[in-house]
Amino acid sequence: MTRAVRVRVPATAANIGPGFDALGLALGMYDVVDVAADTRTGAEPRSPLVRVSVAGNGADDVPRDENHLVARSVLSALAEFGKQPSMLDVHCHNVIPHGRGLGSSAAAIVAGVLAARELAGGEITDDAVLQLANRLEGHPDNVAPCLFGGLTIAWIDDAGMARATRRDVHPDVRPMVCVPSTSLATETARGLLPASVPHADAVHNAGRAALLVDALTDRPELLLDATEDRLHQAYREPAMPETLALVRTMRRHGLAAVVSGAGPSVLVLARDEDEGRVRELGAGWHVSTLTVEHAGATIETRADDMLGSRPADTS
Ligand SMILES: Nc1ncnc2c1ncn2[C@@H]1O[C@H](COP(=O)(O)OP(=O)(O)OP(=O)(O)O)[C@@H](O)[C@H]1O
Ligand SMILES: N[C@@H](CCO)C(=O)O
Repeated sequence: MTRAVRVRVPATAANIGPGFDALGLALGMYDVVDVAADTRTGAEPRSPLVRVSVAGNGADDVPRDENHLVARSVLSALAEFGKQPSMLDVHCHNVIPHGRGLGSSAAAIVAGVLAARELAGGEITDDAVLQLANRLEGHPDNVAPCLFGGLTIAWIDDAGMARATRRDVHPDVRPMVCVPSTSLATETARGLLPASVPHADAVHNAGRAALLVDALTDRPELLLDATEDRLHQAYREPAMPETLALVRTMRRHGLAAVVSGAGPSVLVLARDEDEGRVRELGAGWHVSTLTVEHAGATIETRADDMLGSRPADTS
């Protein structure tokens, strides 16, 4: 019998300025993914084993087979959880733009791993989900807020395990994003980073990252100082000069603007009264006012509610 599940996963902004590979914020922008699988032992395999359909962002660019990131994540997770599917159907309704610094790959991975947990039906902890999602993504700062919502501080412990802690964000913080029409692969942006940085820059970022947690949770008036970075944004400027120019312009106007994730989108930690100015300065960009997503990824329809059904088309 086929079991099916629907998962809703939020966009995320990693780094938030000084918190490179550690801090992340969950945003109120979502992909919805339907996954159906038959994981019975000895079930007759269907042909093809994996079917993928995609509506929305990235629909023309992603593979439609087992190489699709959601399908790949479901298959890895089911294997990890001791299950072998005889068929897998994935339908994605994508809203998060790809390669823009808004955590699209983390959202796809988290959707796949959470769907697999639901389909596997066992006692699999959030910690196990975080480990697997981190392994698939390569760093934890997007997958942690995608899973847990709010502001997350993620790190890798001495045993190599991904860990994360979550904080609520101050209600006055209004995240806005300015999204360009061009994309930048995270891999390319990571390739621009130096192997070592001046000690003074490391000291600067350590202090600002600590301040940023305080500013985002309790003291939003400190956000401009708290979002200063010296470890990654300027090094990546050659790959996204317009992004760095917009960040600098916004900051000159007193707005706490940073490169979102690996770019090229700009994240502004605004207040309601800043919205007009951000839209004015971001003319020519796709500007959205978002909310902070507090709960993180959610299972919208559980496997047992959809037993035997095909996933619904959300397009
Ligand atoms: N929903 C999805 N379905 C399938 N593949 C996806 C999906 N989302 C992202 N991808 C894959 O991941 C790539 C984008 O990942 P990348 O890490 O470069 O950017 P990002 O995750 O959007 O941004 P960032 O990591 O900076 O926040 C896409 O080009 C595509 O190959
Ligand atoms: N911390 C990551 C986030 C993007 O996935 C980076 O900036 O490379």
